[in-house]
Amino acid sequence: MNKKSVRDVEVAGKRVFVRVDFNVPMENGAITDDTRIRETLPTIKYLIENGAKVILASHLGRPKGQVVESMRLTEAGVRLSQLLGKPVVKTDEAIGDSVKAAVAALQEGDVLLLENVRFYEGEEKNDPELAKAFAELADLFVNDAFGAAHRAHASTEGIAHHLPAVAGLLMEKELDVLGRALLKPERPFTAIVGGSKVKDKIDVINKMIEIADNIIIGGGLSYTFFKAQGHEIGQSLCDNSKLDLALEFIEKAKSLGKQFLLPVDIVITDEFSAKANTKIVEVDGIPADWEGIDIGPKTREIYANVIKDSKLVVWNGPMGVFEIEPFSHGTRAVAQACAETSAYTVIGGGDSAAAAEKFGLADKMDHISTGGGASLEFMEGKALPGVVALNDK
Ligand SMILES: Nc1ncnc2c1ncn2[C@@H]1O[C@H](COP(=O)(O)OP(=O)(O)O)[C@@H](O)[C@H]1O
Ligand SMILES: O=C(OP(=O)(O)O)[C@H](O)COP(=O)(O)O
Repeated sequence: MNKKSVRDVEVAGKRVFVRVDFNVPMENGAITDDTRIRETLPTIKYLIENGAKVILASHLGRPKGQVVESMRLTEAGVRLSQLLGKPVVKTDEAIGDSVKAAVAALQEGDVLLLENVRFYEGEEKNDPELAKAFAELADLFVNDAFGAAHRAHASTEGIAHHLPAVAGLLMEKELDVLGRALLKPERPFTAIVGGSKVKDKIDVINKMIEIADNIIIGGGLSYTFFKAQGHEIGQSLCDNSKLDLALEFIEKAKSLGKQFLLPVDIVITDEFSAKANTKIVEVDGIPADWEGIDIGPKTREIYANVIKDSKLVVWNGPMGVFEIEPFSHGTRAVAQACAETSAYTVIGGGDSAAAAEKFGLADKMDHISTGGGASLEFMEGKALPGVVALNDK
């Protein structure tokens, strides 16, 4: 990484504004997955142990510049305090006199958590005044919010123009692992791209055709390719505006000598529910009133073998509607193959990470990114504003 990290600067006695991504899933006011909080502990502990005064800031949800009671960071503060085994002071605002007073009271090694930065309109607008107000609280800015690094917001990007700005340890790890995988991939390198929307995955498929050896396609986006090839796809998901592009991708892969794998058989259903009828058919066997919902058993085997023979696997997007048990077998098979292969396996956050977690296979992966959108943009080769703004080494 060519950016400075928290290890490259003096932190003792300093007030350090740490942007974290505590945007954790919540149900009825309780945190249902605290991975993002746990993944930030190395940075927070490093700062505590090195005598910094730690000021944490995060967003939660999309409150659109308003105070939304259910989107307060109170629960995140409670969980963090449990995980650290020490008190975490939580303010009800992210700027203003109450915050200034709380910061002034900090001793070395203390931890303060500010309120949701998205309660302020200026956050998502990257308002320079808000960025300045955040910066005035601290002597150093540490960005550890990889999950929000693709956002140019006041607490992720703007603030970096007013303070020395360095990466946290999670940010550093994410950039190192994803960067190493993409810049100097071990081969054969297999990219698995699934999920529902072709539109969201175009750039990543395009990039992977260029850098990977095998491109495995699954999930709802397969059907745009099938339709482009002239198959009947019934009620399956399809982006009709991307049919030409789908054919171009297949041609591009061929001309570059890449293996571009589409499902050879699929699970179809007559209804989007666990009780629906299902059938396994070849790709040209979808009746007009049925829909493709998962990859079939032959495809699972082919994909598992490719994964097994790879040295690097990067996976983004489920193979089917894994949330519903009868349609989860394809995603489970790919997750299992990723767990068993000797290849280095990287999961690009989002639903694939949730699937690996659901199947109890998460700890068998080499790296699960804490960022869905951020890891996608990184894999597409886009610059992440939250990273660009940090100081170079
Ligand atoms: N064949 C399919 N038909 C409809 N939806 C699908 C299909 N395959 C996968 N999905 C859905 O795609 C969603 C994930 O898509 P997406 O957001 O693109 O992935 P990710 O979050 O991993 O980037 C899941 O909710 C899954 O149920
Ligand atoms: O959860 C997040 O994104 P992700 O679901 O794409 O990983 C990040 O916290 C960014 O949130 P945002 O997409 O509301 O800017």
